[in-house]
Amino acid sequence: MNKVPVLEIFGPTIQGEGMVVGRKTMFVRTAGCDYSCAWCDSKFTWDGSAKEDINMMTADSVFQRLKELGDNQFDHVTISGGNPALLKSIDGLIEILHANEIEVALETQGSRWQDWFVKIDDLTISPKPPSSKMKTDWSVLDDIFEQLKEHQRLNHTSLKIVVFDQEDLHFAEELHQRYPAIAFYLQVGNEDVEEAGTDQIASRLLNSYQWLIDQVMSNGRLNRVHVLPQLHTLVWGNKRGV
Ligand SMILES: C[S@@+](CC[C@H](N)C(=O)[O-])C[C@H]1O[C@@H](n2cnc3c(N)ncnc32)[C@H](O)[C@@H]1O
Ligand SMILES: Nc1nc2[nH]cc(C(=O)O)c2c(=O)[nH]1
Ligand code: SF4
Ligand SMILES: [Mg+2]
Repeated sequence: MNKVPVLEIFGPTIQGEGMVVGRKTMFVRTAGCDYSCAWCDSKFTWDGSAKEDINMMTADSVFQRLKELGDNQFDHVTISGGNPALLKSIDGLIEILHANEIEVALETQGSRWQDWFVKIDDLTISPKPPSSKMKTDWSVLDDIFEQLKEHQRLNHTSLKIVVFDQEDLHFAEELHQRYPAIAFYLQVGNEDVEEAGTDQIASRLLNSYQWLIDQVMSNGRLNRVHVLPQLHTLVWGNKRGV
């Protein structure tokens, strides 16, 4: 099976998170996840609620749809999910995008390796902190960074940790200490992914951002790090497809 289960294709928009925040990009969101994070902002990718909307697409048809939406107004595509790392078939999509001089970013949690990781231009690994209720398999994560290092891909890779509380910060410290060479991003957790209306959400998230900044500024174990909110939630709140 070389088709990709796709739930959303959208853009151009800005990359709202992490290592290339602000970058003009398109998004391809795949269906299915091996995790079920307590605070997942994309639950519809794995909780069955959008089952009917899953499109089994060839790499060609994904590229066609991207061109329909973005025409010549993009040169960067972010693949997210769900967990796209569950899918061998992403390889073909990366090939087509690169053949058309389009850069490719990936969002994944670091629970699975795929050989095509070494082709990703902006690879974000986002292990989940205690507040998510998920458990990191450290041997899998070690192996991922081992392989990326072997293939000299560490300069294309970042870690991004969502932080809701002190325990999460502690988890982030542990990660940063374990992989000190990897570009490190701390991201504000959005604790209400259902809330409607943009202004209220933005003001709540800016308060959380201020809290996270304060925490990191006074923490000697988190120095070579970046602290960011989700830019797209500040602009568009919990809206889907932006
Ligand atoms: C929806 S996930 C999909 C990719 C992959 N499954 C992962 O978790 O990395 C994309 C990014 O959104 C982050 N995220 C999910 N829910 C969030 C929330 N409520 N607040 C802040 N970030 C969140 C994840 O941690 C991840 O970095
Ligand atoms: N604008 C925007 N930026 C994002 N960065 C990561 C996203 C994701 O859901 O993976 C995302 C998203 O859904 N929209
Ligand atoms: S790993 Fe990502 S998509 Fe899966 S449940 Fe967690 S945040 Fe959601
Ligand atoms: Mg998102």
